[in-house]
Amino acid sequence: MSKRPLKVALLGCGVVGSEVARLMTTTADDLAARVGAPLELAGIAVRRPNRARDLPVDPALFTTDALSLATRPDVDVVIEVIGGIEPARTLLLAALANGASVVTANKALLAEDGATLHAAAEKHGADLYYEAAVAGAIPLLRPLRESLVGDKVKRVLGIVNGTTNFILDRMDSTGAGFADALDEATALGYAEADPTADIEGFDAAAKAAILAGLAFHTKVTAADVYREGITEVTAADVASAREMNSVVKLLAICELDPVGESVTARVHPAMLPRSHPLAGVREAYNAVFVESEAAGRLMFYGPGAGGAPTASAVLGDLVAVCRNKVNGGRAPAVTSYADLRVGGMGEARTRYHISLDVDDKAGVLAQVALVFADHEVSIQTVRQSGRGDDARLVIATHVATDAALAATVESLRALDTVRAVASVMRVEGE
Ligand SMILES: NC(=O)c1ccc[n+]([C@@H]2O[C@H](COP(=O)([O-])OP(=O)(O)OC[C@H]3O[C@@H](n4cnc5c(N)ncnc54)[C@H](O)[C@@H]3O)[C@@H](O)[C@H]2O)c1
Ligand SMILES: N[C@@H](CCO)C(=O)O
Ligand code: NA
Repeated sequence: MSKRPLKVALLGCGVVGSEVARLMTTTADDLAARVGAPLELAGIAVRRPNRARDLPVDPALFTTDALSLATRPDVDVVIEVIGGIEPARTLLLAALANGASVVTANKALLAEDGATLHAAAEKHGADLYYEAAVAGAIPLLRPLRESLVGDKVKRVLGIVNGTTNFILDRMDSTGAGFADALDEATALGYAEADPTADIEGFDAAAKAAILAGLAFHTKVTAADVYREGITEVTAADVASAREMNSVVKLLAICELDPVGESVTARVHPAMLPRSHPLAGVREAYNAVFVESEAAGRLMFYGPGAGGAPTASAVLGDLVAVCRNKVNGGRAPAVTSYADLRVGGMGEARTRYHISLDVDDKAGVLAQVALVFADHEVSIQTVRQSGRGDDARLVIATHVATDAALAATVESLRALDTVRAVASVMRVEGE
């Protein structure tokens, strides 16, 4: 192999970065053969260079000066696995301005300001790849960016957060409440010390923004994504889903409206029938359905997190951008040419499952049914359980806009005969 080595700067050496450094070193010969040139670690930016690390790399590579490393004239590729908005954005924009290609796992940054990074990559003729940012090891962004680019994607529906899927799976299989299931996720190392980004849905919302942007060729940021986490999901909600032969999952849903003029992106807990393939996604696994016009339904499944799986996605991107360096040229630009309107949650079309504690007397059902009719929400099934003070109506609706369904719930709350709205859960899947 006569090609000059390609120099790679690694920014961050935590859970993902240390696996990237390890694999780059231990699989160097294979990577070189696949790229067509050897890859050389130019440096590793860390916060504490003298920390003991069990890694097969030269300790002289560690530096605290991430900016100097990212902009070194001999660096061909910068891998960013620090996370967060700053200093990651400044470092990557500086690297791109220097002509270096970028590989990042940073969903938060891509979802907040991906357009600026893509524009910088375009301007400076560099590559920007981020397969690890969504659903870890699962090849999902490259299929959307490349394999499905000739098709028309209509919907992306999936479980893109492992921590919350683990918690909901435990609640379903053991009957545990949210707090106990979170404790177990923390003890097993799935949940981080501060689990807010996962349990409040921020992590999944960032991923939904990235997926919607690629699927619909439209700029979608995290702020455009409706977000509800799982902290309000109770053991009773999960039990009531179980009674309906359903499970509760935290879903990310990105949809094109039926006439193809606008898109919505949302993250919230929803009931799914147990027969749905996503219902069988257990523990901390991720899975995503992509529905497109010509291909139909595709499902992507696998480990969505963890050092080694995420490093697999990073290395796949690394080989891709290095091949482009060796062969000349770059990946086709990611553009937002379609520029579709991004609608709010009220426009999203979904179904509700509503449990009401009601007075058990004549005319109540008619009164409740009238509220649904007033909002043009069609009822699919109604079931009454209990009597007297324990009377409960369990209502499943047909599809309607979230605005109409939410307004229905508000009107139900206002009825004298409705003592409490015991639970409201969206329903997805056929
Ligand atoms: N861990 C996963 O399973 C996973 C999966 C997919 C994507 N990601 C993404 O990968 C990225 C890294 O995640 P992680 O789990 O490895 O996090 P981590 O916290 O383990 O590692 C980040 C490292 O960056 C270091 N760092 C912070 N500021 C720095 C700076 N200015 N210069 C140099 N180093 C700095 C920290 O000291 C830390 O060691 C994040 O964007 C995350 O969202 C992680
Ligand atoms: N915290 C994330 C890591 C992967 O992005 C999860 O639980 O899925
Ligand atoms: Na991925």
